This record gives sequence, structure tokens and C-alpha cells, in this order.
Amino acid sequence: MHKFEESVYQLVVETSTNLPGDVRQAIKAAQEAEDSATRAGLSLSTIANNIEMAECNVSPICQDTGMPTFIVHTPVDANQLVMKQHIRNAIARATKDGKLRTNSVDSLTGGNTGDNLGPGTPVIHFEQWEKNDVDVRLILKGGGCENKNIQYSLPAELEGVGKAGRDLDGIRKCIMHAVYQAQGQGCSAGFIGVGIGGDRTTGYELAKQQLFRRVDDTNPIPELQQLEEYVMENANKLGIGTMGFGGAVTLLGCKVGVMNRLPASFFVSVAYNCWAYRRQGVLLNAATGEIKEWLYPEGQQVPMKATAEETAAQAAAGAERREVRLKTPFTEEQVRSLHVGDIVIIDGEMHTGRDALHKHLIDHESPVDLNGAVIYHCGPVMLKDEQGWHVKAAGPTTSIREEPYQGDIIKKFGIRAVIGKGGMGAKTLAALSEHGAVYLNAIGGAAQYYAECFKRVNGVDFMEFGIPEAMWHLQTEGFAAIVTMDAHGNSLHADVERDSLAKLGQFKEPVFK
Ligand SMILES: O=C(O)C[C@H](O)C(=O)O
Ligand code: SF4
Repeated sequence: MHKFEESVYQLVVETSTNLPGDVRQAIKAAQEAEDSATRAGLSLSTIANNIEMAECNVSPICQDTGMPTFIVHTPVDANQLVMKQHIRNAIARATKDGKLRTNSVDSLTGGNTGDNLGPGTPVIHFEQWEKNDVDVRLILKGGGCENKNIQYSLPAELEGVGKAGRDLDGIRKCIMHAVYQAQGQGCSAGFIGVGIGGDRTTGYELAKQQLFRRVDDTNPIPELQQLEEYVMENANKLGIGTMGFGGAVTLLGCKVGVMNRLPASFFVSVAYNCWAYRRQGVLLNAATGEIKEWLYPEGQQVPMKATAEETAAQAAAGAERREVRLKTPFTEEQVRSLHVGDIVIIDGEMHTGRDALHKHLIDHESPVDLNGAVIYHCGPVMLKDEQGWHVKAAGPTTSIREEPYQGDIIKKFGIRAVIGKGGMGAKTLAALSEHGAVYLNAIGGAAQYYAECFKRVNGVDFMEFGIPEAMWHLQTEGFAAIVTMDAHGNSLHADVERDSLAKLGQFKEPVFK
């Protein structure tokens, strides 16, 4: 097994940096179904471009490299203790090399272990099997889409679709509702794994296991195959679209599994995975640990390059869109002149800030002047060498988590723009109008695409919060994002949520009797 650790390292790098062929195929199909000149179409092009960049740079597709979760099948005589240690070594090495973000956080102190090792991380499930090879599968599922997982206990009364009973039709309603409640916050268009039955723990486990299926497989259970097909056909009628911008494609895959339950419980558990659906696997020679085979179609089999037609259509659409180029710090007048739908291209310095920083700023001063500043909800992957820090991956994080703080912080420090993804709520919207500020939506997961806009790291504060939570001061050039909440009380997110709830209502009538 002398090659085992190296093989696992290769699996980790491949999973984080090269989206598998079946996932790419689903994203390509979405690109074909979506009008390439719309906001959703443009976002899909950025996503496609980002997938190529990650493969080419051998760098993380998304900066949130998730909770590394392994499922390992071993021959009966394999030493699982040794394998576990090798897996942990491979994870620490991939983290040091900037292929994984430092993602293991002490839940009590907030301290980051810095190497992705800690109680509960990584997750490793071992199973024995009768075969002679070792099968190692890995999923890197990020926190933003993990937050959109949902578990239903039937019977239930669900917003939009009404009563959901303990039958296939009730399950159908749960799944439709699960897609609706995710909106764009889990970086739609997404994939869902559904677990029917079990208890609260095994139900979620079953849901997650579904994400190890191939996107293009067929469910062997006829009722579930029908259900999967129904969901794929109808979830896209919700109109949530890529990033929640509205559009024809909201869901890229739906896989449903079933297990027995207790008489008193009926759980439907849904695991939501963003478009950056990073999972791969390898079959290893049990004696040497060498890779014999990759278990999912490899990324390079499905190139994501834009066609000449797409590029032309987008250039034509670009001529009609309002693009505004602004240098930080912004003035009140500049941001009040922006409206939902405008594209803002930012030059100058911006500052990252996410959960720990927002909590801190509520009752502390800022280490830098934030008057007119742009705050980027982002926890980047950073690497340091002799020249200093470098941004390796830097897409937006889900903004709604900062809703309790954001409005007050905007007003306290005079911030003029907040960049993130998924939108924010009523309190922030009111603060944008009152103070004169905008919310800009960047494309979630496009971490390579945005990393290129950061030309220099000017400094960093709060390193004690850990790399993702620190406040990075980044010299920026040409960072493009869309105004989705403006200083005039308009919110694209509120509009899409309202419209999709109305559309969810069309799925109230029974389908599976
Ligand atoms: O933690 C992050 O960087 C992003 C997170 O996965 C999110 O989707 O909000
Ligand atoms: S930022 Fe988006 S793409 Fe990245 S892990 Fe979070 S949900 Fe997925």
C-alpha cells in the first residue's frame, strides 16, 4: 500500500480542481436550455469559464472546498487504521498546497486548525466488501449548499404546495418545496440527493449517498425513476434560475433513494449540492495502492469552452446592458445612480469580510477606514511564499448569514457596496435606501474567475479568525458583479422569491395517486 497516500492525494486534487464529465455535461445542457444573453445565461458562461480555469490552473473550482467526505470500500483483510492515517496525511498535504481551503473550525473557540484535520473532519466511512480492490470515493460539498439541506417530517403542511402526506405524492411535494426554499443561495442550478425513510441521521446519510450516483444513471426502482423524472421536468418551472437570477434551469439532477423507517417517523431528507458538484472516485490496487481506474467520467472528456455563437450572442447582449466602471471608495451619488440589473466593474481596493468580521464590527472599530468602502463576503483560499500572500480562489459566500448585522454595519462605517451571493433581506434593503448603498451579486463558485481580479494583497487583519474569516485588503482590477438590490428599495431576490412561490402553487394537486 505504499502508493495509497499519493493516490488519495491525487483524488483530492482532482476532485477539488476538475469537475467530472457527467456534471459538466449537465451544466452544458443547462447552457443550451438557457438564453445565453440573459443574466442566467451569462452566469452559466462564467461558470463554464471558471471550470476550465480551475482545470488549467489545477486550483480549486470554488474557494469553499467543503467537508471532505470519503466512502472507502476495502477487502476484508485491509488495515483501515493505516488507511485512515494516509487519508489524513493526504488531506493535510492538499491543504498546504492550496488545493483545499483551511475549513476545519473549532465550534467553541472559532479557531481554525489550519490543516483540515480535527474532531469530525475529514469524514471517513469504511465498508468491507468481497472484492480484492479498494474503492475510494470523495465528495467536497461546500457549506453554503449544505445550509440549504432540508429534512421534512411527514405529514406536513408546506408553503406553496399544502398538505404533504405519507405517500409518494407527499414526497414529491417535499422535493419541489426543497428546490424552492434553496432559491439561489446554494449556488443554483443545483443537484439534489433525496433520502426517503430512515431516522433523522440515516435519512440525511442516504440523501448524501445519492450524490455519489452518476448524473446520467437510471434509478432501478420504477416509482423512484418516475419521481426523479417528474422533478427534473417540473422543478425547472419554478423559474429560480442560475444564482437565483430567474431563468429556465434551476435543477441539474435529482436522485432519490429509499430505506425503511419506524412506524412513527416518515422523514424525507434532501441534500442540496451546488453546481460545483465535486465528487470523484478511484479504484486502487489493494496491494500497492496504485490507481487502476477513475470511477466517474473525467473532466477533460467534456470541454466547457464557449462556442463562437454564444460569444457573439453575449457580446450583442452586452451592448444593451448598462455597465458602470467605478473606483473605490464609492460616493453616495455614484451608488444612488445604480439600479437593479446594472453591471458594476470595480477597480481599487476592496475588503473581504464574512461571519466573524461582521460579528466583531458590531461592537468594535474597524482596523481600516470603511467610508465609501466595498465589502466582499468572501473567504478565500490564500497561499504565502517569499513574495507574500497570493489569492488562489475567491468566489462569494452566501450573504444572508450577515443579515442580522449588515444594515447596522453599513450605517456605522459608511460602507457603500456589499458584494456576495444569494441576496439579503428586508433589514439590509432598508439600510441600502437609508444610507445610500448597493448589494452586488457575484457568481457563486466562480473562484478562479474572481481570483484573477485580485492583483495584489495590500494587507490582512484578524488572522486570528483563520484564513477564510480574516479581513483581506485586496487590490482589485475589473471585478464585475450585478446590482441585485439597489438604494431605491428594489430587490431582484425578493421578486424571484415571490414569483417562484406563486409558481410552486401549481404543484399542489396530486400527481402520484
Ligand atoms: O464558505 C464559502 O466560501 C462559501 C459557502 O460555500 C457558501 O456557499 O456560502
Ligand atoms: S460558494 Fe457556491 S459553489 Fe461554492 S461551495 Fe458554496 S454553494 Fe457551492
